[in-house]
Amino acid sequence: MSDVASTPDVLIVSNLVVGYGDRVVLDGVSINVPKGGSVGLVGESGSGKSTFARTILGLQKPRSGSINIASGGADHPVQMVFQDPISSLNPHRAALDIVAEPLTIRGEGTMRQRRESARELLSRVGLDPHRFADARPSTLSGGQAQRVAIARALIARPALLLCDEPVSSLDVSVQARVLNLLAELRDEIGLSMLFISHDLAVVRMIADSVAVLCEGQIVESGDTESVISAPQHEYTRQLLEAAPRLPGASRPAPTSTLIDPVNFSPPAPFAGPSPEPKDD
Ligand SMILES: Nc1ncnc2c1ncn2[C@@H]1O[C@H](COP(=O)(O)OP(=O)(O)OP(=O)(O)O)[C@@H](O)[C@H]1O
Repeated sequence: MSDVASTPDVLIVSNLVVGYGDRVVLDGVSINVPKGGSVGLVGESGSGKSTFARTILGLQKPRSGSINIASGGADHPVQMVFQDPISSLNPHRAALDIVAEPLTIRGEGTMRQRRESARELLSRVGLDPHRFADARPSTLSGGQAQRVAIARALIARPALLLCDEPVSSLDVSVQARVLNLLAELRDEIGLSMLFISHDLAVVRMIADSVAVLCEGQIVESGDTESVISAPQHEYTRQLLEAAPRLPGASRPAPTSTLIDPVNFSPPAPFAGPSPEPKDD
């Protein structure tokens, strides 16, 4: 992995090949994330999405290809938001300490400064610090826990936020609120994001461009609305059919607007009726 600070892209992945044993799972994957841009990586279960995320994080060694990250000076240029928010948080720590932890590990600032930064981040992700600073993960709803996880990921000012199915374990109405938060962060702080999901409807809400991963290969990529309105590959068409409530292609591109939780089209796994929670 090397630094590409001189390019406008925050992440450049070229011809990545990753395998387990004698099996190749990612076969020549290339993807770029522009600074301040949000890119979706979509594919069905088993297509290699999590392997891709693990490889970007350095947890899986590629057989060949390159991963270049413009770190912007960050010690940990890539921060991750996981699918299951509750289990991704330390159950023994209070929310404020969880959010402050990346700064604590780096020894950045005084404890008071770190806690102040964590308080600001909690507010920024929509959690009142007076109410949530001392909360343990087990007392949080899924949406609240995912907000804590997003705050923790952002406090160290990463060059890239890597989200692996960040809303697929959440209730439908909560999904829209968390997606709205990510869209706000993208627009307001110029967050660069790689958003991994099996669901094109969700990716459409957040990603400017999308790459479609099928059995370890990118079969189609481009501007999200163009890919959705005129899919070139049969696999993309199948993914679109698997997302029956995808808003009509004639609807204005929603990627730069906030998501309406009422008209939000939930992904297929949560298609059934569910009570509207009063809170995340
Ligand atoms: N540690 C491993 N050892 C061997 N094979 C693995 C390992 N991890 C994943 N695989 C295989 O690699 C392929 C891609 O898995 P991966 O988890 O990357 O897909 P995915 O698109 O993230 O799927 P899902 O959405 O179900 O998590 C699958 O066939 C999987 O069985």
